[in-house]
Amino acid sequence: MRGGRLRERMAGLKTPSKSPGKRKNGFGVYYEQILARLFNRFGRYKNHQKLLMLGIDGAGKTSLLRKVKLLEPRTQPTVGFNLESLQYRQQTLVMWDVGGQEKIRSLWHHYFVKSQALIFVVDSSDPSRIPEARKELQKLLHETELKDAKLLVYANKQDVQNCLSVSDLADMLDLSLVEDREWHVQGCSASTGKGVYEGLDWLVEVLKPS
Ligand SMILES: Nc1nc2c(ncn2[C@@H]2O[C@H](COP(=O)(O)OP(=O)(O)OP(=O)(O)O)[C@@H](O)[C@H]2O)c(=O)[nH]1
Ligand SMILES: [Mg+2]
Repeated sequence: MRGGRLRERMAGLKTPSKSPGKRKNGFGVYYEQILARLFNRFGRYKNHQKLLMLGIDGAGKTSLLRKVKLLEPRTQPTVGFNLESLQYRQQTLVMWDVGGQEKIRSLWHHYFVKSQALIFVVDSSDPSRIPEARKELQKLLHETELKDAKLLVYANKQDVQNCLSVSDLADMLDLSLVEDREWHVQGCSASTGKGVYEGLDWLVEVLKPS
């Protein structure tokens, strides 16, 4: 693989060039894991905060990432990951957005290492999938590698009429039972941008070196 393409892929700037056939048989996903590991070890971002964004498929993770970076929305499901860095309030934030389809959730653990924060994204407009999101969040909160990670929950898609309120969503996710770490739930919309930076404000405050 040529260095240029590797760098572009690591920066999340290009969709992978592997054919869909290869992706389906798992090779593409394996290739993504190697990239993730390489980047974790030799990444060019020094003294940064690693923010790991997870959540079930369709929650709006990629849309949020692209909103934060002021990129055009792109709506295809993520197979593998996207990666973006940004300077925000004197901190370098490196945001990892990992695909949430059920068949690739077993690969999430490859991305846990050295995550200072877990950003868990939930679709507030789809109450039928909250139990599934809660189950995935509970599993993540039991992961040893994530035990020191702060938790930011984005209650996304607040622009959709009749969506769940932030407090109802927090109840449905059992967030009041989370006692082992600092957490915050932030209503937001990746479509309008409302609430997105408020969530990051909370994160940079709790991640500030003391
Ligand atoms: N109305 C509305 N739609 C949104 C919002 N955020 C995302 N969407 C839509 O929800 C769909 C899924 O968004 P994605 O960002 O691809 O979701 P994802 O979490 O990255 O999904 P995976 O990559 O499959 O894990 C897309 O059609 C988006 O346009 C939002 O805040 N409001
Ligand atoms: Mg995505």
